[in-house]
Amino acid sequence: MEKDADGFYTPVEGGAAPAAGSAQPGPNADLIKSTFEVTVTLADQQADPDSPLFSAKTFEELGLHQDLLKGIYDMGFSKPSKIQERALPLLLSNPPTNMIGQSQSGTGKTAAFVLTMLSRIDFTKNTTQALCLAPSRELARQIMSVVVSMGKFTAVQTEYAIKDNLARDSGPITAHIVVGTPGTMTDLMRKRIIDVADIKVFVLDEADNMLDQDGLGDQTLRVKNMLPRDHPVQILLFSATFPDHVRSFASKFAPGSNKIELQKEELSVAGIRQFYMDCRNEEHKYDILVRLYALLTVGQSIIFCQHKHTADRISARMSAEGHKVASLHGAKDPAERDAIIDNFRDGREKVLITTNVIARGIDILQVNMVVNYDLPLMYERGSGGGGAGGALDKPDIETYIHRIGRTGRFGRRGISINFVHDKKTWLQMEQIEKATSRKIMRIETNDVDEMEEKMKNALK
Ligand SMILES: Nc1ncnc2c1ncn2[C@@H]1O[C@H](COP(=O)(O)OP(=O)(O)OP(=O)(O)O)[C@@H](O)[C@H]1O
Repeated sequence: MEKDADGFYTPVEGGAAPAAGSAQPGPNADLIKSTFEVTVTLADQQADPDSPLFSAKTFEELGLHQDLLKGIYDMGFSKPSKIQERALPLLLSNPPTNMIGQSQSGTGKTAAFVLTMLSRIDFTKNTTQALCLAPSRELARQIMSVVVSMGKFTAVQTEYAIKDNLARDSGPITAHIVVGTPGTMTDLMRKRIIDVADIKVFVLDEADNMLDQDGLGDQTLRVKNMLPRDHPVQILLFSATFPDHVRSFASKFAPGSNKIELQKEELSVAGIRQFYMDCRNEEHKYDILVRLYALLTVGQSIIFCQHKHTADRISARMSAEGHKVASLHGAKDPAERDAIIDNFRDGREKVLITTNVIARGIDILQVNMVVNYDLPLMYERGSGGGGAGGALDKPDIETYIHRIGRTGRFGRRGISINFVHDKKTWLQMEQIEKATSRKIMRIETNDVDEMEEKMKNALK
């Protein structure tokens, strides 16, 4: 095997073993472009065929196993969403074909890849057959809950590859599906606690983030390079965003993929109404947030800050002033992180102040408001994102799209509010508006009634 410039191992010429992930492009490789237009059936004439939730098909027509259909209906799903309808026939066809699947936040990508993993497991074998990686432990835990619910009527065995989950002396993992974060997954594979021999499916959720060379790219590649090479592994990459700089890398990572792509102007969900508030300075941002508190707690809200210390500072200050808020970021220990997100998920906490750690994937339907206390910024290459230094003046459009996508899930209404407090942040917001082709409306900061009225109307 030789490693190329991008770090991929490729078989040397004449080598007998196919590379991991060399699932051949099936006859369907270009089908998706030609089947993009769905037919509107009589019963759905009221439905908007362009909606990412609209589907002309039923789950039965997608060729899923009876036990999985039971799981799906048990979860309360009645019809596939557009990404599920379009992706599943391609994902389930044989020979298995890689997939790069893009659709807007909250449109049901998880079910598409979870159903694929579950469909490909041979339940007569107690071996690991599918791996799924996500960028945060919170998202890995959420994906696992979908695996468990959808697989409720199957014999699926599952295990986590997240920090502090396994005892040091735990034996080999024999679970069919392992879901985790790349660092721990690498560790378990290196120590041969996970036996890779029977792995057939490898999924990256939030794939653009997982492949980004400035983020988790190296670790993800390490996992991929440990996959078996004596049989094809179906590689599935899913995200709401695939910026240009990772697209070609993604195509190489998942060669011969079927591709489902969004146009640039379709990236964010139309049901999320976007606002901004003019603040005078940093201190004024805090005052406005406190004034918003009554509205923040009508449903549930997530407040995004650039730094962990800002999240901690705001939450400590608000708590001291009698408001009930929680803060969550990567510097907290794993058990505490689990307790905080579980409390928020169950509605025991209404306001979560956080960093980009939960900007992606987290699905909590009651969240109806997202506040960008600080706008998301790009980081210098090599600074690793999230650190204290290295932030550039450029907004991070992808992170913005994911952050606001924590509300407005699966056709629900939601609102997002950006705090802008100087020329720089104003210009950054303008760039976001342009890049996402969505209008961001002003809310008067001094008029609480107008603020309340606009927000209530947006959520109607
Ligand atoms: N066919 C369906 N019918 C009803 N609800 C569904 C269906 N598919 C998914 N959902 C629900 O929609 C919500 C969003 O799904 P999911 O979290 O998979 O979105 P996503 O596309 O992965 O979003 P993101 O890009 O933010 O990760 C979940 O609560 C899920 O249970």
